[in-house]
Parts: sequence; C-alpha cells; structure tokens
Amino acid sequence: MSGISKPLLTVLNGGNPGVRPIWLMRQAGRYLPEYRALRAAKGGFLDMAYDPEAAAEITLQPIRRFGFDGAILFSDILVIPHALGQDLTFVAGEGPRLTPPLVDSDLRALEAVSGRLQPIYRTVEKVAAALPAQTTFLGFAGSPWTVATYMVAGQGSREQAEARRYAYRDPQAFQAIIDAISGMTVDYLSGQVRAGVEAVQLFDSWAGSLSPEQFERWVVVPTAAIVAAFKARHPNVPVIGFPKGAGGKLAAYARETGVDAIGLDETVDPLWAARELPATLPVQGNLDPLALIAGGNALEKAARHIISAFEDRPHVFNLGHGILPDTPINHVEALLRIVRA
Ligand SMILES: Cc1c2[nH]c(c1CCC(=O)O)Cc1[nH]c(c(CCC(=O)O)c1C)Cc1[nH]c(c(CCC(=O)O)c1C)Cc1[nH]c(c(C)c1CCC(=O)O)C2
Repeated sequence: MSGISKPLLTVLNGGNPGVRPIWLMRQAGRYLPEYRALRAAKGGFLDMAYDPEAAAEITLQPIRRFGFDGAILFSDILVIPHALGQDLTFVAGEGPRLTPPLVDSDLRALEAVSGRLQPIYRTVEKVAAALPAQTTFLGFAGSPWTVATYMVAGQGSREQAEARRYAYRDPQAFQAIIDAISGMTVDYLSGQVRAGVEAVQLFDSWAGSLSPEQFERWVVVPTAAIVAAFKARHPNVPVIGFPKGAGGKLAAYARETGVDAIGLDETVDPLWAARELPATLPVQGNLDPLALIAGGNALEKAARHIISAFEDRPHVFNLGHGILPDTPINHVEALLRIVRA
C-alpha cells in the first residue's frame, strides 16, 4: 500500500473512506470547451482515441477542472469490433459504422488485428504517470451483448432488433460472436490493468432490451465468464458491472455475475436498490443526466435523495448514464459541492 488513500478504489473494495467519491460517465467529452478545442484541432473522434497523446490529455481534462475521484480512459466500446477485424468509421451526424455487418457476413471471415489496441495501452501508461495520487484510474470495455448489437447490425439499431432476431434465429452463430468478443475483452481489460488502470467497468448499454431468458443467456452468463477469467489474472482489481435498463433483473445480475460493484441507471429507484441489492455490494449512480442539465433545486433534490438512500452502504456518486453535451459546467460544479458537503 502506498499510504495514499483513493476514496473511489476504497468504496469499490467495499470499504468506507469517510467521503463519498464521485465521477461521471463520459466526463471526458463534448460538454468541455477544452475537449471541443482539441477535437477541432485533431479531427475525428476515432483519431483522438487512437492518439495516445491526445487521448491521455482528454482523460485528464475533467480531473484538472473538477478533481473527480475517478478518471475514465478516453476510448470507446467499439474498439473491440475494430480489433476483431471489422472496419470502423464514424459518419458525422449518423454515428458509427462497422463493416461488414455480421448479419450478412460470417464471423470466420474476419481477421483479428489486435495491434489496433496497442495505442490504447500507451494512453493508459501516460495517464497513469500523470494522475494525482488520490485519483482512481478506471479502464472499461463494452459487454459482449451490447458490442454484439453493433457488430451484427453494423451500426446502432432500433431496439437492437437485428441482434435479437439473429440470436433467436441462429443461437450457435450468435454464441460464437459473443465468445469472440468475450475472449478479446478479457485480454483487453487485462492489458489495461498491466498498463496502469486500477478498476474496470463493463458497460452494457443495451442490457435492457432482452427478455429474462435471453438476458440470462447473453448478459449474465457471458459477464460472469469475463469476470471469472479477469479475476483469475487480476484477483484484486474491482469490476463494476453496468447493465443499463436491467430493472428488476439487477438483483440476479448482482448475485450471479461476480461483479464487485453495480452501476444503476436513473430509472432505478435508489430506495428499491438499497433494499433489494446485497447489503455489502457497492453501488454506483444514479442521477438523471437531465437533472444535471436542469440544475438548481431539481438537481439538489435529486442528488440528496440518492445520497440519503445510499447512506448506509458503499456508494460511488455518478449519473445514470453519460453526461450530455449541453450540460452547463457550473451545474457540474454545483453537483460536486452537494456531494462533497
Ligand atoms: C454506440 C456507442 C458508442 N459509444 C458507446 C455506445 C453505446 C451506447 C451508449 O452507451 O451511448 C458507449 C461509450 N462511449 C464511451 C464510453 C466510455 C465510458 C465513458 O467515457 O464514461 C462508452 C461506454 C466514450 C465516448 N464515446 C464518444 C465520446 C466522445 C465525447 C462525447 O460524445 O461527448 C466518449 C467520451 C463518442 C462516440 N462513441 C460512439 C458514438 C456514437 C459517439 C458520438 C459520436 C462522435 O462524437 O463522433 C459509439
């Protein structure tokens, strides 16, 4: 132990640091003028994510400005499909494109290009060398289900219908896609740890679109397998699971996946979560990003409700999903004052 306390890491390990740590999903992003300036100079999102100098700088921007307890690596969940051999581009105003989409192409035709992840490990090394001692460095990956929805459709898709249909039509082929993502994800998270991250989060942005049986098969089982494989290599590195939209299925996810902490989206009632989730399980969340945009009394009331519901358990304050680009900087400052009061 270094003797320097990291409140976020302490909470993720189930301890009580005496203060409530806070970071915000997508805290390195477009609501920051310094991010927009760098992006205008550097070009596209993906160019920046693969440029260790730029990505490290962007990761550090919100730490310098706000002193958050956690720094999240600036990257994206779609680097895994890219490393598995799909082409990845971001079309302005339309979002990501992955080619060929697996809905009409065989996974076996892809050739993995794992070297595509190397610049990201360089970014991690740069950030780890520059972070303040009390800041916890978070790595991440998308969960296999969410990543598969993009690999199958080749882009974002309404209600993830292409992937859900594919999974019913050909569960064996879909399983092969999930397995390919899972294997690469364990290596990727492990590479991030070796380069310097101290905890990791699995983002399952579309966990909410599955029926209970499909949720068990495509979210719970693969997540448990990733956690087990990751823990075999890094037993002391906490894993945060964030199954967005899982609702009533959160309790099963918490019990069965082996994650060390669970992220809650803003649709979850904090009082329900405090009651229904295992008492020692650290929770993270779950302010509505729109309450942060609203500011004032609405923000204060919503934040205090969450803080009081989680008074008696390890809690990391966060949003229920990513911070929105039109969020006023002074509202973020107000939130920090509330949480740290
Ligand atoms: C489809 C998808 C993507 N990315 C993601 C999804 C799944 C759906 C969701 O959860 O919203 C998820 C995502 N994106 C990012 C993370 C990492 C976590 C974090 O930063 O807290 C995660 C989990 C970083 C990011 N990903 C992106 C940013 C840039 C900054 C910002 O949007 O403010 C960050 C921090 C950019 C991105 N990345 C993607 C899009 C469509 C965009 C916006 C287009 C663009 O900016 O050109 C692909």
